[in-house]
Amino acid sequence: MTNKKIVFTGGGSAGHVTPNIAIMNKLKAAGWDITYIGSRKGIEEDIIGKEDIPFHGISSGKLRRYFDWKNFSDPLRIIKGAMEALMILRKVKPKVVFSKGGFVTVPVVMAAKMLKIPVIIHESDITPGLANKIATKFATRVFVTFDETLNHFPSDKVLFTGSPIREELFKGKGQEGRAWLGFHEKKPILTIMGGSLGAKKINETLRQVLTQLTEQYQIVHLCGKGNMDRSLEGVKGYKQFEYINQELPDVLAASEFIISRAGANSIFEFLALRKPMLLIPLSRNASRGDQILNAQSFEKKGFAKVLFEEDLTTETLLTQLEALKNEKDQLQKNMSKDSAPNTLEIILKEIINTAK
Ligand SMILES: CC(=O)N[C@H]1[C@@H](OP(=O)(O)OP(=O)(O)OC[C@H]2O[C@@H](n3ccc(=O)[nH]c3=O)[C@H](O)[C@@H]2O)O[C@H](CO)[C@@H](O)[C@@H]1O
Repeated sequence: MTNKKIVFTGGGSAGHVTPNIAIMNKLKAAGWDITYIGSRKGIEEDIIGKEDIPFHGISSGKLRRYFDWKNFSDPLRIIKGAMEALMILRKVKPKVVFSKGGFVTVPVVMAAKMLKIPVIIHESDITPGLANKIATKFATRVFVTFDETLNHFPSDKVLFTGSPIREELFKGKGQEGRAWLGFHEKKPILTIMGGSLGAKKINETLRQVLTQLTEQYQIVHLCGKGNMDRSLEGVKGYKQFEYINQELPDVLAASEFIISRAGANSIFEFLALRKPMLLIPLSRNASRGDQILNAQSFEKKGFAKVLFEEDLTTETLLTQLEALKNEKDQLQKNMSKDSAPNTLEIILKEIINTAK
């Protein structure tokens, strides 16, 4: 193949970017020329900015199923985004467009379809998001993380690949993580990840019981942009960060327990690393309920414990954490029996075939 050019798109939250990084790293090593299209000033611009990959920001609009005055202006933004994407794709001339989801991807896949460039999309959650539902119409192939998702997409397009995980995550060193955090080995490390954008209620509840928690654990709190609590700076055994990048592998290697939202990518990373996890999925009030299904699937398979946001109080947080501690061995045993597909290899093969 002479033209090994590919365009990636995906954004709005890190869950629509980090799986792309896992795939892009493999393609880069195989000599592919990669370009990224994301929204201007989205989290993807920050993350891809650290990756040495050309990034093009386009205009993007949110698609909503509810009334909002922006419903009148956002379609115009999407059209503008499609025109911008069209210009970029015409210039780059990729063989394939790989789309990880998020609203910014809609104009990109529309533009690709207009230029007859094959589009592959990947859906991380059990049920498809609105952007991917629309994108499916323009896609050649649809990859899914959960086998439960197969029947949500046309059978001639869909393929179960599993979740693309960044290989660096498996190279973490606990000792380096502890050293970076300034933590010791005498107390276990508990990492709280409120999803890539943070989770207000989890942040608040955790901070209310911080004194009790730091008696037993050393806490890493990934609290999301704008959610740092400066009054807690210097609290012994507590470290908060908005978001961490290259330090994440070491921090996870050092972590004995995880409390997290149930974003699909994060939970598959914890599963791959065999981390006992307590999941607090985003509620139906704030989402389509995809995280609830993700969490229930993991609970059913014996990989995780689940605490619903509606039931989240300081008491339930502490009792469920205690239960997580008691069930640690069983959860890890169940996780070790999981045989994940060879996701990155499957995806690479499909990309190469599609590009032919
Ligand atoms: C509010 C919202 O819409 N959430 C959705 C979003 O979640 P979100 O963006 O939180 O996505 P995920 O939990 O799936 O993935 C987050 C990614 O960010 C990484 N990470 C996170 C924190 C950090 O400090 N450093 C870091 O690298 C994680 O390792 C992971 O790779 O996309 C997911 C995948 O479609 C969905 O399941 C979620 O419902």
